[in-house]
Amino acid sequence: MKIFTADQIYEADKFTIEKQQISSDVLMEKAATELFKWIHSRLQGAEVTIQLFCGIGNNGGDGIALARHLQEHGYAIQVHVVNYSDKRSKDFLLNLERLKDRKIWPEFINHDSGLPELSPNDIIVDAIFGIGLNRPPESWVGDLIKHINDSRAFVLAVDVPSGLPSDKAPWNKEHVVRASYVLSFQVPKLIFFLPETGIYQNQWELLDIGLDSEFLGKTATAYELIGKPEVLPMYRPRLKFSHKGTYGHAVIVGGSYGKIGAVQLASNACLTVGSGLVTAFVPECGYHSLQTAIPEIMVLTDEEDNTITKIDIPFKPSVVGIGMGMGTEEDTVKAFSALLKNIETPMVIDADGLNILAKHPKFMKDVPKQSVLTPHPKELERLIGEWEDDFDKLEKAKTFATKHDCILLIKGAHSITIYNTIGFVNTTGNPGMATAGSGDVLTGMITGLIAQGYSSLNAAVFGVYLHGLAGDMGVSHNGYEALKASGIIENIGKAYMELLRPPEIENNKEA
Ligand SMILES: NC(=O)C1=CN([C@@H]2O[C@H](COP(=O)(O)OP(=O)(O)OC[C@H]3O[C@@H](n4cnc5c(N)ncnc54)[C@H](OP(=O)(O)O)[C@@H]3O)[C@@H](O)[C@H]2O)[C@H](O)CC1
Ligand SMILES: [K+]
Repeated sequence: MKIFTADQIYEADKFTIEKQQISSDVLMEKAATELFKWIHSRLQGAEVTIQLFCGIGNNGGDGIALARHLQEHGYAIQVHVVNYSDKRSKDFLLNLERLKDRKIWPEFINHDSGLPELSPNDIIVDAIFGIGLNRPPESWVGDLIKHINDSRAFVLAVDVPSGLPSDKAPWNKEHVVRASYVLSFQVPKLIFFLPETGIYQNQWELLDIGLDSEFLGKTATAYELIGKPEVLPMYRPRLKFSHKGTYGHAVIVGGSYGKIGAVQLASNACLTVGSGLVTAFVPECGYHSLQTAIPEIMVLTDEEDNTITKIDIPFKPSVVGIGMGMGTEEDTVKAFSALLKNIETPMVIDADGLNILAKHPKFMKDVPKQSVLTPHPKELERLIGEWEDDFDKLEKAKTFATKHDCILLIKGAHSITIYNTIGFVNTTGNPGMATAGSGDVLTGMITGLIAQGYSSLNAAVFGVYLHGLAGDMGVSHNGYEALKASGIIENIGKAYMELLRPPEIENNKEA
């Protein structure tokens, strides 16, 4: 599903209005009707006070129109107009008149008004600012937002949490509504997925307001949300007349004394995701434990006991996954650099592989094209330098990925795969996966997918989705805390089956 910018949403609005020959308030009415249906289906006329805070633009207009629907269905409402500007929008004014026609008189809040009384039992509708916010809210509006946040009431935000700009970090963290739930119109917004801005909502959901599907379909976007419909076409089915050679020979390089487990996890994940053959390359000290732990893999060892000093691979691998638990000893750096110079197949580079690249930027020119780099935030910072905010981070990541023709997978709650100028935002995974070795498993999985013939980009996007799904399946019977990296591997098979489960079976199960 595409992620549109605010400007693109305004264009979609305009296009829809022209093509469908409707007036703009039809879209606002559709938005308000969908908001009402969502609320009504859950509240079923409950005797709760709904406090609506409405700005003076179209986000406020949505709130005012919603108030009318709620009142018509007997809900107890209190409408507050947050009067932050005299430039009231046409459709806001239209809906204000409609409200007044029904003898509902909102309270107007100005810079010198007191703060309204709120109870934790109220439901608050936040329709102060939408995607039109373009400068810091004045301090009295910020104080009102803080008052809403302090109320401990359930806060339902219309379109986006008020105070959150769509293309930069908020000016003041206290002056952003912390929404219990966001009902957003038609398309997901990038702010829902970034660490700095995603914290302002607990949950979000999309409401279809009928924006033109032709426009949405043909418009190219810089970000795409990756769910089941997006990854399913990437899946490469196993062929009947195939053999282990069909699915490639992956090599996993890493480990040092006390950190052989990282290689074990990556190799096991690589094999479990479907690589035909897997060879692990480790310091001598890792030989016995690896051979014992995973009989299905082959093991090559360095001449040295405790660290990697010379990486000798006596065959042409399909792909090399490298870096986990490897350390950054001088000899290891030399061995890594020598491998980069000799290798032609794409690599998946993680952990100490990334740390070495960050310390020796000139090595980047030897990294094979179409390699996948999988940094967590700290490793990313070492690679691309500091950033101003999450939006700047993504721009810098795009510049880096384009310059080096690589795929940059930024790990996080919503991992984002960057390739050229596009970012693919993952939707699977959970906080239980923030655990030792989870990254090693991901590196192994992506390596195993490339070995089987997935393109590097598809391997990254598909791999991160499947990794998250396996984690989700793991916590479904174990809980967040008890999920271990090996538990993610154990659930890779179930994740594949979940991904491939036809929708009919889903329906039957529900019936
Ligand atoms: N296609 C859709 O998704 C639809 C969405 N709808 C809703 O419309 C809003 C966007 O409405 P808009 O009027 O463009 O913007 P806002 O309501 O967010 O803001 C109103 C105006 O406020 C001004 N502004 C911006 N920042 C500040 C500030 N800090 N202090 C004071 N005023 C501010 C700005 O105008 P200026 O000319 O003064 O710059 C804004 O325009 C969307 O989020 C949905 O809720 C439609 O209802 C249906 C279609
Ligand atoms: K809002």
